[in-house]
Amino acid sequence: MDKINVVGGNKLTGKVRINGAKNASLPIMAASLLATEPVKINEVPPLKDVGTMCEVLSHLGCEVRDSLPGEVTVNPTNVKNIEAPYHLMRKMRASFLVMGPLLAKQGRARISLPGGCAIGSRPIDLHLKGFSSLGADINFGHGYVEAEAKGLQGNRIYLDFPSVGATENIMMAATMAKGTTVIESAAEEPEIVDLANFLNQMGAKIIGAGTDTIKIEGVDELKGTDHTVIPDRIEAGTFMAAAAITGGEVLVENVISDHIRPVIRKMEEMGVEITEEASGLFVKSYDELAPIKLKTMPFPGFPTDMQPQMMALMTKIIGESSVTETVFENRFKHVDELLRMNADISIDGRTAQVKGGKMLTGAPVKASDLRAGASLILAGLISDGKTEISDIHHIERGYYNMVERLQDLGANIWRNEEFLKEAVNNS
Ligand SMILES: CC(=O)N[C@H]1[C@@H](OP(=O)(O)OP(=O)(O)OC[C@H]2O[C@@H](n3ccc(=O)[nH]c3=O)[C@H](O)[C@@H]2O)O[C@H](CO)[C@@H](O)[C@@H]1O
Ligand SMILES: C=C(OP(=O)(O)O)C(=O)O
Repeated sequence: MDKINVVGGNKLTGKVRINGAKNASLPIMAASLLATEPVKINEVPPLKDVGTMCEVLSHLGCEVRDSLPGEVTVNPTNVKNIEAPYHLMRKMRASFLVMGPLLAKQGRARISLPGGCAIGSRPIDLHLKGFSSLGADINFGHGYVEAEAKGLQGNRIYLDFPSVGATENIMMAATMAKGTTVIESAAEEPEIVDLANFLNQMGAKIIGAGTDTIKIEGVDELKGTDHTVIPDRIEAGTFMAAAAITGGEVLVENVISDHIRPVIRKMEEMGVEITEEASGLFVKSYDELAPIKLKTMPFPGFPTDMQPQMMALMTKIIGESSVTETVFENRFKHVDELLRMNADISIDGRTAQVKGGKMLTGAPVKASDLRAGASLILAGLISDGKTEISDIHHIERGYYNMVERLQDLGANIWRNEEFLKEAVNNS
C-alpha cells in the first residue's frame, strides 16, 4: 500500500495553480445525463472521484471520453440503464447525484443506498423528500432506493437543512418537471451556482442559485453545451494553509476570492497576510500567529471541508484555539491522528479545543477521509522527523498530484513508491 511521507521543517515558497473543483465537476458530470446531445466539460481535475463518476456514467450507457487533460466529453444519447450499483456507489457518495437527472430524463432510477462514511451517517432523506414532492414514488429494497415518476410536476420544496447534494439533485430533477419548482432554504455554495450556470447553458430556466431560494421553470428538453468548471476553493484553501503553517510565501493561482472569503478572513485573524493579486492570492505567513475560534457553517459560512486543515494550522499557534463543527456530526477523526503527533486537542461534543504551540513529532498515521488526510500532510510539514501517512487513497479522491506540487514548493515529501524507485536508482 502506498504511503505519503513528510519530513517537517521547510518553509514553502513559490506558486501553485489550482485545479477545477471536484465538487463542481461531479454534479455537472451527472447533469450531462439530462442532455439530448454531447456535452464538453473543461478543467475537470483528474481525480479518483472523477474517474468513478466516469464509470457510473459509462455504466448507465453514456459514451465518456477524457482523452485530453482536464477535458471530459459525455454523450448521453444512448442511456438505457437506470441503475447505479453498489460497487460504484460504495466508492463515492456523490454517485447518488445521478438520481435526479435519471428521474427527470428516464422517469426511473434505481440507485444503491450510499450508506454512512467516516465523517457521519450522511442520510439522503432531503433528496428523497424533494423527489417525492415532485411526484416520484420512492421504494426501498435490497439495499437500493428506487424512484419512479410518470412526468415530474413542479412544487415548492423546503429543505430542513441547506444540503448541497439535495439542492443539486432536486434542481436537476426539476429542470424538466412540468411547471415551477421553488427550493426554499437551498444551499448557496459556489458549486450550486456553477451547476445552475451549466444547466442554464443547456436551456434550463433556473434563477436564484447562490441564494436560499432557487426557482426552476421546467423545460421540455436540454441541449449539449461546453462548460468550464470553477476553481477548487478547498484545494486553494489547503495550499494556503500549507503556506501558512510553514511560515512560507506562496502565490496560489486560479482562485475566486469570493468563494473562499471565510478562509481568507480566518487566516487573516491569525495574522497571515493575504494579498489579492491579478493571478491569485499571495499568502505570506509568520512563525508566530494568533489563536482563533472557528465554526463551520453552510456557505457563506466557514466550509467544513477546510476544518481539519485549519485544525492542523492551530496546533502550531501558541495559545488556545477552538473548532466547532456544525455541518457533519462526526468530522473529528483527524484528532486522534494529530494526538499521535503530539498535538494537544480535546473534544467536547461538537467543539475541539486546540492548545497549540507544542512541537509536533512525526509518527505513522492514517488518513480516515479526504480532508483528514490533508490535515495530516499539513501537520507533517511542521513536525520533527518523519510522518508516514497510510490510507492515502482518501487523499487522492480529492487532490491531484498533491505530493509533487508540495515538492515544487519546497516541501520534503514523497510517496513510498518514489522513495523505492530512488533507492533502486541509487544502488
Ligand atoms: C461532492 C460534494 O459536493 N460534497 C460536498 C457536499 O456533500 P453533501 O452534498 O453530501 O453534503 P450536504 O450538504 O448534503 O450535507 C450537510 C449535512 O446535511 C445532512 N443531510 C444531507 C442530506 C440529506 O438528505 N439529509 C441530511 O441530513 C448531512 O448528513 C450533513 O450533516 O457538501 C458538503 C457540505 O458542504 C461538503 O462537505 C462535501 O464536500
Ligand atoms: C466530504 C467531501 O467529499 P464527499 O462529499 O465526496 O465525501 C470533501 O470533499 O471533503
